[in-house]
Amino acid sequence: MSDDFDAIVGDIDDELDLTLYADAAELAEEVTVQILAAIEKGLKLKSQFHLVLTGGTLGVQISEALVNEFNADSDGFAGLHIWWSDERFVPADSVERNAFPFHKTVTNTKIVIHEALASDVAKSIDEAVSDYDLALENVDIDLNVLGLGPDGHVASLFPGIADIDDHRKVFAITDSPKPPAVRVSFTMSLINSAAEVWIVAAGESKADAVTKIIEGDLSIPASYVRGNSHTRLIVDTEAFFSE
Ligand SMILES: O=C1O[C@H](COP(=O)(O)O)[C@@H](O)[C@H](O)[C@H]1O
Repeated sequence: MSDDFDAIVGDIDDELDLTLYADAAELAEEVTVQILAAIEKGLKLKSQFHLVLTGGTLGVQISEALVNEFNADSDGFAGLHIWWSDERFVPADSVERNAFPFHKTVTNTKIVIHEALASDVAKSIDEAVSDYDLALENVDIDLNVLGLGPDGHVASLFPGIADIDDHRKVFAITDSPKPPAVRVSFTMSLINSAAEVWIVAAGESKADAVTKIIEGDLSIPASYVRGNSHTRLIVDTEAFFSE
């Protein structure tokens, strides 16, 4: 195990900080604690902290754990703003919304939640994009926590489709290979504008994509992720050690 680890870690770009956890449960628990610590530190230094969350398997686990912590401290977290790096253009009450874990569950009123418009609220995906784009004006993202698809997608930047050089902040995708087809997503440019970006991945289905990130294989969007001051790849053993 350590030989494999050393061999792979030796190839990692200096700019990519790798953390390995035993399994998905440990990873979600530890990352939740680290997100809370980053928020606390950030809010001591300045009046606002902009946190970007993700959907998917780990994203939902982490979001649910964060909601519990936010509610447990109803007077805390003033100045915290929450965003999602992509959102599915489906009805507001759909469980497919990446923001779903925050729906009707957050009792802490200090936190500001910024969600892209849903399909039963906006007239069109273009309206959802321009609304989210406007909301993001003059926002400096402190921490963006990204999930990783088995195909190497992050947010809704899919291999072979995403324009990595798109310099807008957000865009519409109407032909997502992973359903639902219509989504609003951050561009790579906005992802990489964050001070910190953490990619989280657990399970063997993510192992190929994790290897590609580590090897700098630019065939997948995830390999282009580099935060302004710090980039982390946080994985469990199944996602790290491919067969
Ligand atoms: O569609 C999406 O997928 C990814 C990862 O999801 P997973 O279930 O394979 O972990 C997620 O990060 C992204 O935000 C989401 O919209």
